[in-house]
Amino acid sequence: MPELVFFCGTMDCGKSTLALQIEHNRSARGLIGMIFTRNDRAGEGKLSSRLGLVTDAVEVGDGADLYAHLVDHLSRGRRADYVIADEAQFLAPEQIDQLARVVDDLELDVYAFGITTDFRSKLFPGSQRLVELADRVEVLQVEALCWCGARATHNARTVGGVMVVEGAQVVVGDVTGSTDEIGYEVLCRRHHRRRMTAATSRAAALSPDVLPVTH
Ligand SMILES: Nc1ncnc2c1ncn2[C@@H]1O[C@H](COP(=O)(O)OP(=O)(O)O)[C@@H](O)[C@H]1O
Ligand SMILES: Cc1cn([C@H]2C[C@H](O)[C@@H](COP(=O)(O)O)O2)c(=O)[nH]c1=O
Repeated sequence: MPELVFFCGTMDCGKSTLALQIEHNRSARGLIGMIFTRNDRAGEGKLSSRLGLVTDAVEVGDGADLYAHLVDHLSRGRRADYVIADEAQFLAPEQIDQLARVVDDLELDVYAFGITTDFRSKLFPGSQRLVELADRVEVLQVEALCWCGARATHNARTVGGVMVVEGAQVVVGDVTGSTDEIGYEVLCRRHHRRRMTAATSRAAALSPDVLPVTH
C-alpha cells in the first residue's frame, strides 16, 4: 500500500540527507521521483544537505497544487514513481492534503521531510497537517545535541547568539554562523524554556554573579 510518511526532527538532524538517500536508492533501481521543495538554503529549486549533496527539485510556490502538478506531469506521458517533499513545514495545509490525495488516488508513496515546530515551539501549519494525515510519522534517529549534551528537541532562533522569541514564523537560515544575523541553534527543552543558548550559557558561567561566594 502506498504511504504518506512524515520524517521529522529538529534542524540539522539529517532530514535532507535521508531524502537524498531515498532518492538515490530508488533512482539506482530505475525509479523516477518527483521532488518538491520550498525555501531550501541552497536556493530556488534545490534540495540540499549539509553533507554537501544537492539535487534539483520543483520549487513549490504559494497556491501551487501538488496533486494537479503530478496529474499534469503523468498525463503528458512522463513518469513519477514516488514523491519527495523536503522543507515540508513550509507547505500550506491544503498542499499537504494534495499530497495525501497523491497517495490515495495516484497510488504513489510520498515521503515528506520537515521540522515540526518553529522557534517558539509552535507547530508549523504544514507540519500539523502532516501529523494529522500521515500514515506514519518517523522521528529521525540521528540526534542533534543541545550544547549541554542532551538530545536537542527544539529549534531556537538567535541574533548574535541570543535567543529571540519575536518575529516572523518563516526566516530561512542555518545553525552555523555566529554573526549578528539571524541564525538557529538546536536546544533541549529545558534550555529552550530558559532561553539558554551556547553563547548565553558561556556568558553566565563567566559572570561574577555565579562565582562561589568566599568567606
Ligand atoms: N562535516 C560533517 N561531517 C559529518 N557529518 C556532518 C557534517 N556536517 C553535517 N553533518 C551531518 O549532517 C547532518 C545535517 O544534515 P541535513 O540533512 O543538512 O540536516 P537537516 O535537513 O535535518 O537540517 C548533521 O546532523 C550531521 O549529522
Ligand atoms: C525553527 C525555524 C526554522 N526556520 C527555517 C530555517 C531553515 O531555513 C529551515 C529548516 O531547515 P533544515 O533543513 O531543517 O535545517 O526552516 C524558519 O523559517 N522558522 C523557524 O521558526
